[in-house]
Amino acid sequence: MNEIKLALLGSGGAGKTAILVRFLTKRFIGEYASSANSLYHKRLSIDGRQLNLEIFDPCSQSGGSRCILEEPVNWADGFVVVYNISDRMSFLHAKSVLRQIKEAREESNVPVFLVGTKQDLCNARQVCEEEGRSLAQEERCHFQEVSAAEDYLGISNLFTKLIRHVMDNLKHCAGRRRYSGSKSMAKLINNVFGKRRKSV
Ligand SMILES: Nc1nc2c(ncn2[C@@H]2O[C@H](COP(=O)(O)OP(=O)(O)OP(=O)(O)O)[C@@H](O)[C@H]2O)c(=O)[nH]1
Repeated sequence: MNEIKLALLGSGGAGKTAILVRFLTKRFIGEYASSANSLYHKRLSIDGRQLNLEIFDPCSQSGGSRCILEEPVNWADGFVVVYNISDRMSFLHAKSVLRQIKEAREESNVPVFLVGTKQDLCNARQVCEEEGRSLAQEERCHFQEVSAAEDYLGISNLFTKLIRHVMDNLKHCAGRRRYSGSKSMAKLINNVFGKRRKSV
C-alpha cells in the first residue's frame, strides 16, 4: 500500500476545507465548525494502485498554517496552496507560502498545486487568472482555478493529478531518505497537528 501525504496551505477562509471536503465527499458544505487542525484519511485507487491518503488541513484559528511552515513542512509529499480569487491578501499569502515551501524543500522537487478558488465569485474577483498562472510558472508549480461550490470534477481532477505527480516523485526519490521519517510521525501528528483524525 502506498502512503501519500498531502497538506493544504493558505490563509484563513481561503477555502481549504471546502476543497478538501468536496474531493472526499463530493459535497459542498457551506460552513464548517472547525477550530482545530485536522488530519483526514482516505483509501483510494489510482491507476490500479491502492493508496493510503493522509491530508492535513490546518485551521487558521489554531495557528495551523504557521505551525506547518515552522516545523513539519517536511512531512508532506505534496502541497495544495489555496487562495481566494476574490481576496488579494490571500493571493499574497499564497505567494509567501510557495516561497517558504521552495526554500524548505528545494532538493526534493516536491509537487505543489497553486489553486485559486471561489471561481464562482468572479463578480468580486481581485486576482485575475493570468496572475495566478504566472506566479505558478515563476514558482514552477501547477495551477488551477476551481469552485468548491460549483465544481466537483475540477477538484477531483486536481487532486488526482497532484497524487500522480507525488507518486512519480516518490518513485524518483526511492533510495533517498523520504522527507517524512516514519519514526517521528506519531510525535509530529500529536504535537503539531493536534489529535483530531478523520476518516471519510
Ligand atoms: N462561493 C463560494 N464560497 C466558498 C467556496 N469555497 C469555500 N467557500 C466559503 O468560504 C468560507 C471559508 O471556507 P473554508 O473552506 O472554511 O476556508 P478555510 O481555508 O478552510 O478556512 P480556515 O479553516 O479558517 O483556515 C466558507 O464560508 C465557505 O462556505 C467556493 O468555491 N465558493
